[in-house]
Amino acid sequence: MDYKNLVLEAIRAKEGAYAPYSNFKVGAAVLTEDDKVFCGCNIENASFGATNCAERTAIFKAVSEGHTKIKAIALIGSDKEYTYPCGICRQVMSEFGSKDLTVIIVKNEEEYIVKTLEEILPGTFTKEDLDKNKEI
Ligand SMILES: O=c1ccn([C@H]2C[C@H](O)[C@@H](CO)O2)c(=O)[nH]1
Ligand SMILES: [Zn+2]
Repeated sequence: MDYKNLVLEAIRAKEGAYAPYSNFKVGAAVLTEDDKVFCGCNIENASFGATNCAERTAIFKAVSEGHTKIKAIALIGSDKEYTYPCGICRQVMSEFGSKDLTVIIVKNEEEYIVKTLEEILPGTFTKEDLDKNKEI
């Protein structure tokens, strides 16, 4: 699969970041199972805990439009170092992607690392854990 388009979309989405508190801008782009692309940026808040990461913005946009299965996500924070997704975003990825979900960690147009969700979130807690615990 060619990730170039998703990489470029994530870089473009970073421009929309609202990050007046951290000045750390992040962009993300999600590819859904039916080959649609949804982009997102981080959106901060004066009440810091209300901040939404770029990855979740992109995923929530896809889900809110009815696209609940994702097969790849690209993200870019710093263009000097690779920025990995935070723990909350990894957990949200696990809700809508399989363990084989492709996570593309972008530094720039030419430099990016391709991982699976399983590699960056081993031992994932999922709805199967809830089902297993249900009494019949
Ligand atoms: O993977 C990440 C890591 C951080 N952030 C945002 C949250 C906050 O706005 C800023 C600093 O943590 O970066 C993301 O959007 N995605
Ligand atoms: Zn996050």
